[in-house]
Amino acid sequence: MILLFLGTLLGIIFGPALFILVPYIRNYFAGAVCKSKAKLNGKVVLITGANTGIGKETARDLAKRGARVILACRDTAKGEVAACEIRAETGNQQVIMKKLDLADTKSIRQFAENFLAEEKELHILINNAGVMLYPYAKTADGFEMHLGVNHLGHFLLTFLLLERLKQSAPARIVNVSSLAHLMGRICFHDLQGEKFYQRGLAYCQSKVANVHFTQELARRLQGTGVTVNALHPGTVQSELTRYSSVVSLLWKMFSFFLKTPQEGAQTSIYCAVAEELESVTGQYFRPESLNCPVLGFEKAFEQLHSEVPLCSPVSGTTSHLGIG
Ligand SMILES: NC(=O)c1ccc[n+]([C@@H]2O[C@H](COP(=O)([O-])OP(=O)(O)OC[C@H]3O[C@@H](n4cnc5c(N)ncnc54)[C@H](O)[C@@H]3O)[C@@H](O)[C@H]2O)c1
Repeated sequence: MILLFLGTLLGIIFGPALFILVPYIRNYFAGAVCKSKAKLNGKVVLITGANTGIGKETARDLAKRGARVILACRDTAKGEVAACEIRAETGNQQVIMKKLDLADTKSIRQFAENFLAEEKELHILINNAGVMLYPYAKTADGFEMHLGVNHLGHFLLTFLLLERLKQSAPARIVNVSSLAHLMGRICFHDLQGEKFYQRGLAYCQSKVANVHFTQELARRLQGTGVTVNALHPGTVQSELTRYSSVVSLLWKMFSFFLKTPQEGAQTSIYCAVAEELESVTGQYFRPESLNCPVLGFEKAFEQLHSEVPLCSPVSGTTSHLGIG
């Protein structure tokens, strides 16, 4: 009886306060917002995996800024729906969908050939597409799916479009990675996961590869006017968890604490357009989460490059892989 009374009393006192605080708590998880007002008229942008999630919201934002935006999508029907929606909303008729399957190097080569024939410039390449927690499978060319799509597919695409980026300089390459790379390492003894396969680790390995690729490419592109940066978008409500019903359920249960795709796109947008990043290259960004409108913390993006230890596994998780 006393407990019930106390519970009711606490509810009456703190209930309204919680209700008032909800938008502020939500805002805390939303993270940083790209404040750049940069216009992209006359610029050509290519975004992979742009029919859903972070890629679609990035495309929407860059289309609003006036860019010609090419949505490179595996599923052409869904891609066309996304392109139509963005054209209608932004009034930008230069939003175009093209077929690209990163799990098939023939598709990547065909895409690049068409792109180079049709587009004379490329100013921003956003390597965004990705798969996570994929049951063991190989791409058309026999690569483990996470490594094949998340890393090797983008590696080949970038390589094929590199000269066009250099000709269009200043140009930017933005690689959407993940902080999951902190739990991964490149497993050279079993790169394809044939001896041991764990979906989570395969995803982490592909994201480590994204970061290494970014750093080495930045080094090789010094002086060309083409920059390349990697990023972690935050934890975002999206279809990324589609291959695991358990993680999908958890994602739904905790969706209040996750960024919306629009919030999750902010770091990609920032890396693509922010004026202060014009000559910044080889860096790794993530959205700052300490972001409280009540206390007025500045919303910003952190550069993590110097703090990110590459290839350092969480202790114990990769010992079975036999790598010292
Ligand atoms: N959602 C998160 O919490 C989160 C966290 C860290 C990093 N990321 C990264 O953000 C990126 C975007 O993910 P998202 O959350 O928007 O997920 P999403 O599933 O909504 O989007 C991924 C996109 O990639 C496309 N794709 C998958 N396989 C492809 C293939 N073979 N060829 C071409 N396109 C393909 C999908 O069709 C989809 O459009 C991914 O690289 C992901 O690893 C997401």
